[in-house]
Amino acid sequence: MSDYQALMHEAAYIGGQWIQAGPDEKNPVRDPANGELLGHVPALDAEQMDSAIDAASAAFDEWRHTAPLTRADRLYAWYEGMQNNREALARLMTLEQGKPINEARGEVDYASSFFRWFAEEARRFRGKTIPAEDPTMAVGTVEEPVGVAAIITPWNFPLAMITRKVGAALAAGCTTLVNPATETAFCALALADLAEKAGLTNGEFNVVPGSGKQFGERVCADDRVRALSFTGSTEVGRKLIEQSAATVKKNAMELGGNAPFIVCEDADLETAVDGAIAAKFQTTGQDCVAANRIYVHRSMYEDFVDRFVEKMNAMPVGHGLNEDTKIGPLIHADAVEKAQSLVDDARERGARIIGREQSEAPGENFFMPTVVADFTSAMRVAAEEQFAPVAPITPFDTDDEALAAANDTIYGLASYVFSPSDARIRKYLRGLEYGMVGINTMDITGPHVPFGGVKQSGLGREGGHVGMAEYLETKYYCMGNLPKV
Ligand SMILES: NC(=O)c1ccc[n+]([C@@H]2O[C@H](COP(=O)([O-])OP(=O)(O)OC[C@H]3O[C@@H](n4cnc5c(N)ncnc54)[C@H](O)[C@@H]3O)[C@@H](O)[C@H]2O)c1
Ligand SMILES: N[C@@H](CC=O)C(=O)O
Repeated sequence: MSDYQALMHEAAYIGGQWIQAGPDEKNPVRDPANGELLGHVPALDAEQMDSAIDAASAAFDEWRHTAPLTRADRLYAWYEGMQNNREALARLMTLEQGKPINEARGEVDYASSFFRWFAEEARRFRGKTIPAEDPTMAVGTVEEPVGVAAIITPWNFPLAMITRKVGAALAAGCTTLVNPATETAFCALALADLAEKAGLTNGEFNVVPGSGKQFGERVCADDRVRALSFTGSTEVGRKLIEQSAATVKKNAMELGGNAPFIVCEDADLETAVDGAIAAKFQTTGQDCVAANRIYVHRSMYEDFVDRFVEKMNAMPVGHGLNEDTKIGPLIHADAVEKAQSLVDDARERGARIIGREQSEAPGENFFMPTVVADFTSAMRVAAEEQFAPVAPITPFDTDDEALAAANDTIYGLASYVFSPSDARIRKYLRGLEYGMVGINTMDITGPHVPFGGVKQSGLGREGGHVGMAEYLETKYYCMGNLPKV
């Protein structure tokens, strides 16, 4: 048995037990690069999902009263377990998600860093003393865990999208139910294996694979679940906000993006091209913070496009387990079809399509990286998330024009601007209607930063000092009739 197979469980993890599903209640998981079957994950039915809510609910009272130091120790042990299994987790991720192995290693580091960060934060959160208006009173706040937290995650970052939420929730004293995307459920179950070894065996962390729709319906209807944290599309996020209104849950929503990447007239061309390549092609373009619209000042536009295409065409496309691969498969054939339809729409509306022939693609789930030059706001590529290695680029003349175009979207997650000028940067920083602004860098994430979006990109922030706030309630107290001091 190879290292990653030891972490593969064809069972759910509920209340510290591995739960099998019936023979007809399983979903196949395949390698998106070649369609090979990796195994089956359970598709829990409604009753089993309810029993997971029972388990998380039963575990809550003990976990919330567990000393913060002990909660921190569990999270730190989990972090170490992930680091000790770094290569196995990365291989498993590449096999089921498709991303290049070096990016998968990077994601294991990124994902585990949230457990280390929140292990530290677990010991730090506290209430406040508020100066009372009456000398016989004492006023203040305590921070308390909200309760059971339900978590729904996508397939593009199979570990990090779970750990960023679960780390914060467990540190706060909440217990958790995770419904991972079926495509990458083995990564979630590998996390459960390591959670068990880290001592999370009483229902603090439950992995509940199966239909996201059914899971959403069960948890939204259940009053014991007090928080719902979702990462995925804006479309599904809207439905979940609506559904969770029935029991008035705390919502954290990390939704879609449409990131503008602006290269100003004084930017360094090579730095900007390298930044744009990285911001576009990581995770093969299937990233909520991927550059979705690249705006380049007209004075350097043609040079930028030439350099970008040169670098793009040098990126090896293939199975993610090959060490030199930079572009892996997309998650499904549907994603390839969508990428092609976006490119076709742009071509019909006058864009220049540049890149290698799609006939060179090494498999049916692959899309060869493509530039859509001279795109306009009338094209679908400008309004929709490509979630593919498709790079729309267009020229602009003035900063006001670039800002207006950048903000012309319902989304507001990440944005990027490249310029050495302080005055220009300040203009963009204040003018961009986005939750995150990368300035002369695309490397904007990490456990220490408040990740999240405005407009229809979501509600709340994950990571950083504020990450635990999604899982805490502030209780205010007022003590009266005290002796005067
Ligand atoms: N803002 C962020 O931090 C962030 C991070 C990663 C991905 N995303 C977004 O996720 C999207 C890509 O993922 P996707 O296409 O798998 O998204 P998706 O919304 O279709 O699916 C995400 C998850 O939701 C589940 N789901 C689907 N329908 C559901 C329903 N009706 N009720 C409850 N759960 C349901 C799926 O099973 C999956 O686990 C993109 O829009 C991307 O920008 C956002
Ligand atoms: N790339 C994001 C995840 C979004 O898909 C991150 O860095 O957290």
